[in-house]
Amino acid sequence: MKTFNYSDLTKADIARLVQRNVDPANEIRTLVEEVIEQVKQNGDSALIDFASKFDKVELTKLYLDRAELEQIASAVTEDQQEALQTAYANIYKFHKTQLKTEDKVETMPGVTCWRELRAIEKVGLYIPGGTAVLPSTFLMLGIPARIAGCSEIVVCSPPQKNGKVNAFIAYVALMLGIDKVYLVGGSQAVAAMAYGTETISRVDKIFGPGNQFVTKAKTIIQSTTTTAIDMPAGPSEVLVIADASAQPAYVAADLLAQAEHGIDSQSILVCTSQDIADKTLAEVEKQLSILPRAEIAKQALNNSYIIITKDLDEAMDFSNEYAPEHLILATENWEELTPKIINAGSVFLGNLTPESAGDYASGTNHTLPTSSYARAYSGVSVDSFVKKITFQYLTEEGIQNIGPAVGILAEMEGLHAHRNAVSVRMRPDNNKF
Ligand SMILES: NC(=O)c1ccc[n+]([C@@H]2O[C@H](COP(=O)([O-])OP(=O)(O)OC[C@H]3O[C@@H](n4cnc5c(N)ncnc54)[C@H](O)[C@@H]3O)[C@@H](O)[C@H]2O)c1
Ligand SMILES: N[C@H](CO)Cc1c[nH]c[nH+]1
Ligand SMILES: [Zn+2]
Repeated sequence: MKTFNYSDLTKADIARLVQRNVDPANEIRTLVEEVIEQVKQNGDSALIDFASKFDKVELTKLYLDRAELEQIASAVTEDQQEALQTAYANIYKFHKTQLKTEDKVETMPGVTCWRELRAIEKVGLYIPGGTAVLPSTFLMLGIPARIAGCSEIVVCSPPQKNGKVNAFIAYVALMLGIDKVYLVGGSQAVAAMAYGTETISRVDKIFGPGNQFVTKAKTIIQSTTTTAIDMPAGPSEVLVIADASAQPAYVAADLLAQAEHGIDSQSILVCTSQDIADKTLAEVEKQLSILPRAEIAKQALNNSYIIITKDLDEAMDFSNEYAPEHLILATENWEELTPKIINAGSVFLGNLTPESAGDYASGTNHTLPTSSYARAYSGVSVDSFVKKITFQYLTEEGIQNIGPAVGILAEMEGLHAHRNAVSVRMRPDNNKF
């Protein structure tokens, strides 16, 4: 990991450092556009071809039904079931509180406004399964979809080498009451859910993280179809701010936890002394030597770096510019720093809060904006699965009260039909138009 002194960096250097997963020659875009076009033209047969090309699996059927899921899920041990149930319970508890009924507001006598939630009917969940299969992501998407009350939930996940999904994905499907899982991964899954194929229904919104192909496909279909997306949730990243109170072994473990996701993951350490950086790097080397996914993590660390700042305020400035998916405050007085956080997907406070807790089971959602999109997007929540429809109701008193202002405003814009729509309802003595 390269080390930079914050005080030596120009604005342009910082702008370069906070950029990630850029596609300068548009290679990923070109490939993904071609995949989307093929799926649009050829539907299921394109999906079977892409499974062969990208996943190296010859599929005879594009989905697993309930009986097959039950059979596959039977391999999940009791300990594993318990761990999945703990995660389910905590994620459910945290997300359930997000469904709130809002109060009606009388903005002036006789004029009442309010919002009501309605679930998005058809949603598509993408569960990554390339370098690692992520049943935890299935919980993170399926639980809020169920709480919101979405009526149709389409689930796509890459086929494993045996042409199935693994036992944990099957088990989570059953926990969520989902009877079908489509064996489709990558950008072709996003295209299938956006356009629909012979077997896969088109959905109104696609959710879920994925690699650069998946994320590019989501951003393309968002601008070319009427299917919405949750957010760009691409390769994982973490930024750890560490002061002298941080434990190098913990910081190193947190950096490696995100680095092992994929070679395009990024782990950033922002610390207040060279000593913290040196001790953390020594721990990284030590821990790498026993990690099964060390080769992936090493490559991710090659894209990663360390910034040394003079104090925690500078560290916060850099973090807000970087807008990390995950921010860990490995500092003694984290309470003083939280008000200074402007951009971050999810935040982990103090030395005893590993990011892995949020990845799996604390209750918060792990589907989060990456590549600096945390400047504008939030992570997935129940809100992501609902629309908030506004309502208004005017009584006789209400139309008389609001009418003059609406009439004048409509005149200001030269929109006379708008003015008439209020004036026809107003008492003649109150109607000045
Ligand atoms: N931001 C978040 O909230 C979040 C959460 C979980 C995981 N993630 C990230 O999700 C990603 C998962 O990536 P993954 O690769 O393991 O699984 P994935 O399911 O996203 O991608 C696998 C699919 O990519 C396609 N693919 C692979 N190589 C290709 C190529 N050369 N051309 C076209 N398509 C190709 C294949 O169809 C394959 O099925 C990781 O980067 C991880 O860090 C992010
Ligand atoms: N860290 C990932 C989000 O970037 C989520 C995850 C799933 N499993 C393990 N981690
Ligand atoms: Zn993770």
